[in-house]
Amino acid sequence: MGCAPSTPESADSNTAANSKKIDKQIEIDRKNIDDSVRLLLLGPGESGKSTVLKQMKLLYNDGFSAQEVQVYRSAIFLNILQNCKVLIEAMRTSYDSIARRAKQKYKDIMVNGGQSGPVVDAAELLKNADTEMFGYNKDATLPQDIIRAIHLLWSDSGIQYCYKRANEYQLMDSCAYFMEALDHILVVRIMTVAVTETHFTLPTFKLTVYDVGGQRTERKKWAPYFDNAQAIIFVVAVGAFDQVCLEDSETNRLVESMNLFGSVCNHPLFKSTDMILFLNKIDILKEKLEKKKQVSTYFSGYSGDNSFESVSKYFTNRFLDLNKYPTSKQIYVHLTFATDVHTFRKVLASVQDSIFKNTLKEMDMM
Ligand SMILES: Nc1nc2c(ncn2[C@@H]2O[C@H](COP(=O)(O)OP(=O)(O)OP(=O)(O)O)[C@@H](O)[C@H]2O)c(=O)[nH]1
Ligand SMILES: [Mg+2]
Repeated sequence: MGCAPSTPESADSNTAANSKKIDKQIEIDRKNIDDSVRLLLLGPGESGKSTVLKQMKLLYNDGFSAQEVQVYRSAIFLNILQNCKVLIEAMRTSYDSIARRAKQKYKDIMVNGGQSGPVVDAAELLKNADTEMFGYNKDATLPQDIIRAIHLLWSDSGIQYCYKRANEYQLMDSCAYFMEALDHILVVRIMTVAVTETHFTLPTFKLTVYDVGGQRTERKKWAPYFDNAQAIIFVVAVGAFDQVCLEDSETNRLVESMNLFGSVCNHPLFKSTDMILFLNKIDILKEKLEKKKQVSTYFSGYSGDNSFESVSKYFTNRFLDLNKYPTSKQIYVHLTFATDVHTFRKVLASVQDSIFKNTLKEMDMM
């Protein structure tokens, strides 16, 4: 065969071509997740960002991280294909009564009986798809025609009807979840691991949460995520008002948090992006105040008493005062105890109501 050995030049051009291909794929994949609200979790180190994310996973009950998906990716593809086959089977033969009822209800149904069309073709393709190469620890990805077929099948009203009656046959509980998350699962491999990306499907919208590292050396990785962010939760450990930063053992942690918040809040890209500010670790703050730790020792401008109300109001105002665009952007402040599941659930519910309402309104208008 006329296969010439690769010269360094041709290796270079291959690498360049591959890199171009990857860039293009990233661009396509980015567009694919455009329909989800992108939320950044920002804040200095140890403020509680990852804890916030953990609580979101508990609350929404369906979050998965890029890393988790990476390990199970091919097994998930196998599940998806198996689910498709079960659904098709339920439509076609074994569960004739369901199929008949579905057929009565929907005209565009793809049940047996000589009907044809793209959904029937998709079902045919999926029914015959080879599943051998998929599974845990395997590397296979789904080919484009199969992906298209899955989307077509899942959007079919008859299949949806059939899915709703899944208690009448054997379908995996994860079926809808994986079907809806297919695009995310496909893009996950190319995502950077330094910033974790977690996907949620909420009742009214999809949410992608980016959790960054907060230590100074990690912050240079934040900027690329600013461009496409629609919502920001900034987390500060307010209970650390008497501590210095790990990075230099000198700067007060809350002063560092204020400086960082100021630079994010007034970033040109966020002039009109509402922000949520979690003044977190209030349990620690309360404990310190009870032990008569004086805030004025660390913040000479503070002249109030040692009550939690007075201190938290002071810190809230210090952060709010940093906003240079108060007319175009709103800061929603919450006093939080992120490790406490009970109280934090309520905070997350109200966060969802406030900022996402605005974000969704904007997206709807686009
Ligand atoms: N007491 C208390 N501890 C908390 C609270 N929130 C988070 N923590 C703890 O604080 C520590 C740091 O929390 P993380 O969520 O890892 O902090 P992070 O902001 O993700 O830190 P980096 O990833 O380094 O930027 C963990 O041990 C948490 O369990 C809180 O409200 N109260
Ligand atoms: Mg973290």
